[in-house]
Amino acid sequence: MGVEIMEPNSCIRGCCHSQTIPLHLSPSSYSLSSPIARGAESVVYEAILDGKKVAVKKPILSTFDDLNRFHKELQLLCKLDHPGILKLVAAHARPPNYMFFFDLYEAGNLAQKLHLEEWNPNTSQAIKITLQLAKALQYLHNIGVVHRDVKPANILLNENLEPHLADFGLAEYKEDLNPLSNLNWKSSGKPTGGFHKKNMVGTLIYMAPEVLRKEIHTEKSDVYSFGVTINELLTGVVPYTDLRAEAQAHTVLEMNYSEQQLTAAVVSEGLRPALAILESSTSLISLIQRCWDPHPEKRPTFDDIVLELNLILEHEEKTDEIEDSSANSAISKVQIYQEPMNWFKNGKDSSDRAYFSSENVWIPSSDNTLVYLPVLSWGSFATCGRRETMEDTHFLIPNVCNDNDIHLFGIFDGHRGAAAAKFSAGALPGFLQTLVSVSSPSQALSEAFVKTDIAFRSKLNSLRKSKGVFQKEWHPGCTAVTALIVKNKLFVANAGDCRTILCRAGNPFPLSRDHVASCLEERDRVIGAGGQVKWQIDTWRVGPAALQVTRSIGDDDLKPAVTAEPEITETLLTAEDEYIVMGSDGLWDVMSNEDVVSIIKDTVKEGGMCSKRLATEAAERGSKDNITVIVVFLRLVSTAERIY
Ligand SMILES: Nc1ncnc2c1ncn2[C@@H]1O[C@H](COP(=O)(O)OP(=O)(O)OP(=O)(O)O)[C@@H](O)[C@H]1O
Ligand SMILES: [Mn+2]
Ligand SMILES: [Mn+2]
Repeated sequence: MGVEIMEPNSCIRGCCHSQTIPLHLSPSSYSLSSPIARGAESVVYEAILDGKKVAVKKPILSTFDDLNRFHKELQLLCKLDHPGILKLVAAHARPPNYMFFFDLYEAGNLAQKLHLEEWNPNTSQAIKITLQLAKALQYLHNIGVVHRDVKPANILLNENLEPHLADFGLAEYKEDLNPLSNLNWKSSGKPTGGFHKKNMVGTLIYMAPEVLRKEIHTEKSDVYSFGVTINELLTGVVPYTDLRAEAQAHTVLEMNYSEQQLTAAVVSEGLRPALAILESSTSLISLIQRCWDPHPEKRPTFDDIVLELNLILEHEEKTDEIEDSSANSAISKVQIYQEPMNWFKNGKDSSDRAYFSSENVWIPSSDNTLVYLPVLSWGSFATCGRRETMEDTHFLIPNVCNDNDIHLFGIFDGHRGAAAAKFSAGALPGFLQTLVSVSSPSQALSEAFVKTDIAFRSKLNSLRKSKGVFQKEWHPGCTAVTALIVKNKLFVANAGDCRTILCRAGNPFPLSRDHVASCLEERDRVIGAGGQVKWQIDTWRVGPAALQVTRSIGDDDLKPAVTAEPEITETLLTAEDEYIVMGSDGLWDVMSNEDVVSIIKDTVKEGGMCSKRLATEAAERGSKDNITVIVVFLRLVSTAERIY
């Protein structure tokens, strides 16, 4: 087949040779059509070569260095011959045209396949791709070449979805990789090896810690990138962008890492992407973890990896026969932890079962004293904002225990998943009601928080014991603020960084204190209770989970230091009191107490509308979090004010 080889078959410099691949072509033998991709360093076209569809990569050659690199890449491509590596079919290596001709891989690259087409490979497809790639890298390493740019965008798929490692623009022979090359990396504006800044950013998330530290890049750095890539194949999630219950991935989002901070976290804090959860193949998961070990010497070689993957594949094929899992996609096997549970119902069930009597010590029946009585109206608004998932919950419960003078409002802001927030919204009102006959309102609130926390953690524990899918390392939590109005008294209980303010005579007064590690008193309390507080990235954070809040329901990896015990304020309401505003930190992150009061001033005096206006304004101001707002008016709002 094919294009004739014109002797001498070499590049213009005479440094690239091949017995089988033509290195210069007559202009009539090919024609370029539409571009497929425009990289930082090249444009890739679909083309016809000798009647056959091919892909043409035309590097952008603007400097002498670029030309050198073209020749280097060509020399290498001429040598490569492996079914898992993209196949060079021809080249043109003479001025004015420098081009690589490759087999055309019709299904595009793996990044497009996963993220544009949202392809969910089933487990056996995923393992086959993994094995084929591992074999390609094994081959490459065995001939002494390090790829240095392993990532889904550089893996091309043919129509049978078989992977082919591509893009040798950064590849080097092992012996040419010495620590000296770092000097170039640091000193020149455009580092060697074609690391444009743009290119670097896209690739950063696949880079091993030693590469990010600008130390030497070895075969083991390819192993790391391979690990991150395979995890992406299994999860379908671009590293560090997801919102799953994984502790660290969650914190990345809350912390809003910049590229630099992400680098720092990967290098010094051992941050890694949220790990895939494959019920059926835990050995594959363990392999990924070993591939991205911080210490290169502890990572397996591709010889080891190929051996191990062969075993995994064998095992998978056996279980496939038994289970006939043909319909099961990898995604359906990937258990998102909280998914199968109705946490709200669970919370409700675990608190409602308790007995409560009609007797009420909060408002004794003998209490006929004439006190000021607020006139209540309320509303709420909740939005997930820029987040993809909603982890806030809230409730509005007027007439608690059928008493017209008792009302309860609450907001829960979940982290590391929504489980704790959902459970608490279900459980806390129930627990509180059982305490109406025995404790004072403050006492009851405090106990209700603690009971909710204990009930949630024990539920979680029993699930961990009974079902394998509930991962040991999963520690969901939530912050909580509740406002309890008993006649003319307002009790606000808070654990965490939700906040409640009271507007009295036109001025805001906070009724809760934010429990965050940047607060000295809270920091001391946490340390006193045996917790660890560290300055990380940009602020003080608690424990390995790097939690910013110091009180919460759940978070059982951080108990007892991160306590569920709330702080409680008690306020006697008078005619001067206009309304309270409760909000999750998504509101308060971008708005001061004064801002809130001034926005409500020119909004229709209706709870729901005020809440919505505040949440919308917070989103516009750039809040990156879920936002929940409750507004409770405490006196009759005049019609004029309402219509205003
Ligand atoms: N043979 C091919 N068949 C199909 N698509 C291809 C082929 N070669 C390259 N592509 C497409 O072009 C893209 C860029 O190719 P390649 O990575 O080789 O170029 P690059 O300029 O080095 O890119 P980068 O910006 O990643 O450095 C690939 O991700 C792929 O989508
Ligand atoms: Mn590429
Ligand atoms: Mn490249």
